[in-house]
Amino acid sequence: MFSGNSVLNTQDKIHFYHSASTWMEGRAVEQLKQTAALPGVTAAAGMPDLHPGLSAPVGAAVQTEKIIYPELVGGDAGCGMAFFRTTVPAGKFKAARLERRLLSGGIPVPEADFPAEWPDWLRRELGTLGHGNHFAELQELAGIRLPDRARELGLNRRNLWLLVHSGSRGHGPALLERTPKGGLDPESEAGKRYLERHNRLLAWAKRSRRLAAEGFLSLAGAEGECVSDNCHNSVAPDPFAAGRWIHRKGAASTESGLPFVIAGSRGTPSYLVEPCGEQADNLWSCAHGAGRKWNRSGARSRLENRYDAEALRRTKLGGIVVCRDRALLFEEAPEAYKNVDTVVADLEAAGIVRVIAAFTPVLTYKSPAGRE
Ligand SMILES: Nc1nc2c(ncn2[C@@H]2O[C@H](COP(=O)(O)O)[C@@H](O)[C@H]2O)c(=O)[nH]1
Ligand SMILES: [Mn+2]
Repeated sequence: MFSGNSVLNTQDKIHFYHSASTWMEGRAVEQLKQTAALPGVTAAAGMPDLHPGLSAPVGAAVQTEKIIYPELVGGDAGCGMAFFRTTVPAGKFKAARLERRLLSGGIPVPEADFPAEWPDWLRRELGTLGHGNHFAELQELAGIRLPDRARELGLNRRNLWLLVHSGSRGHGPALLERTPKGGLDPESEAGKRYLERHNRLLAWAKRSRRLAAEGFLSLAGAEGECVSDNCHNSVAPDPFAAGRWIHRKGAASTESGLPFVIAGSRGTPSYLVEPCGEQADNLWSCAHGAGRKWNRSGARSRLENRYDAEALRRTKLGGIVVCRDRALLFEEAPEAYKNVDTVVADLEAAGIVRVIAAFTPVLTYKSPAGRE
């Protein structure tokens, strides 16, 4: 049952946003409880995509007072979803040609201005997508829930839309490695140094997503315009409570009130949503994806007997999957993720977002390890 805008309240400090319809692993709930018990934690929110992470769960927001925990942000600070209106015509889209180009050379990195204040080594990997669950996906508008908002945002079925999911590449783990373990006083030298580098990585990752989109679209002879970019791994001052900080690990920020995408999988819809209602209990945060149901090895062992790799290059929705990495085809199969429809329904029922429109995948590109 929903009470107010929270679903369960197993511990005073934590608000959970999943209903019984959404898959939830006990280990993820346990991890969030342990996180909430860390010194200085004042509140936490578990989204319906909550799933176990290395030490803290993914799909959560954690508020602290006078302390920050870089490990709660994790090794991919700045990771986010950027959504672009493109000039790729939906009707005349030549999937086979784009597939060939992606398979032969990957995404080209366009020439771009580089901020003079950034060190030269940050040029490395800028505009590249990264491995694993990072992707670039052409989508088509499949359904509109809020016609007025869709009109205002210029949503249409004439052209395809591009969703880019990527983060800070090798720079994120390097930052975490150089940072002292445990909590940091944000006013200390180490705290300030971390925050300065973290903030730069957030800007880097945003720029990188735009460049990746530009490079990807150049292979289709097209251009794009960013309509939404939302980072889901970060720590930032709580704008509504002085001295407090909000950590987001796999959680979109709703602070700006702007629309953002909740990604499903390569074989299910993704949803363009916007925040609504009271956002205090959910710490101005929301799910950004469906969340993993099975870990990578679990997905491989369950699916390798069920499908041959070639069958996974086409989805049930008719989308094309461009991926040269056989293991990744299984690890990232739609079945490895939770049901995005129940995830989004939970968030709507809790009154924290409303759905503007649904988009379905037409072509999903995942780059192999060691490339891009
Ligand atoms: N539309 C697509 N969504 C996908 C794909 N692979 C994963 N996903 C979703 O994105 C999030 C990313 O989670 P993160 O923790 O790595 O930031 C994940 O929860 C899935 O729901 C895809 O190929 N297409
Ligand atoms: Mn991510």
